[in-house]
Amino acid sequence: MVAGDLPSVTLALHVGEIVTLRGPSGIGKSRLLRAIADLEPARSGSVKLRDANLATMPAPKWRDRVRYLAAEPGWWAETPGPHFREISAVRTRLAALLLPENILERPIAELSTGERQRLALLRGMEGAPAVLLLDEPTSALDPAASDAVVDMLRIYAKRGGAVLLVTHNPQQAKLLGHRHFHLDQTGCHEISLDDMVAGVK
Ligand SMILES: Nc1ncnc2c1ncn2[C@@H]1O[C@H](COP(=O)(O)OP(=O)(O)OP(=O)(O)O)[C@@H](O)[C@H]1O
Repeated sequence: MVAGDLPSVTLALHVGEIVTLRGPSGIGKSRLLRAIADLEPARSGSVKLRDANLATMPAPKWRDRVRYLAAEPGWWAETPGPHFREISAVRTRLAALLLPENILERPIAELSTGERQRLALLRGMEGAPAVLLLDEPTSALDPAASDAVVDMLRIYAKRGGAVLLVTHNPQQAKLLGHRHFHLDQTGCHEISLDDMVAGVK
């Protein structure tokens, strides 16, 4: 597909797979993820999910199955609680992300960036979407919280979810990724684990 002025990209994501994506700042990684999630138009090409096609599926249904999580997601209510569909299920997952029990009732404005980032991940994972498109989901986290996110994503993938993960952190990409891609002006290229860790294009 070609989104906006981005390079042409061909990428297949398999069930249970975590694929990492890196590339220079501003090259269009976020826009690519947004285009896959039907949040901005692609200039050409197609996006498919099993037998379904982005072009023919109603956008809300597509976005429910192919979930995009921005690096800094927006919140519309004063506290996190109203953003979740099944609050009791969410409560049982807080500890796994090292979040305090009362966090769903606290004002969002008083939460740290890292707390909001982990809550956003829980939001994105509600209802077990088929695909998660994650834009630097641990950028604001300390190592312990980051490890907790990594563990949760591993479990999600093991249960059949697929993840496309933008990360600038080679160690995290190594820990999580089954395959690795580099996006630059010439397109989206699969790279080896060694090249990914070494920062080679
Ligand atoms: N809605 C938009 N309309 C037009 N241009 C946009 C829009 N959103 C982003 N851009 C531009 O498109 C380019 C790609 O942006 P994008 O956020 O996808 O980059 P990125 O690779 O994710 O960068 P980073 O690693 O810094 O997050 C940038 O030049 C950006 O300014």
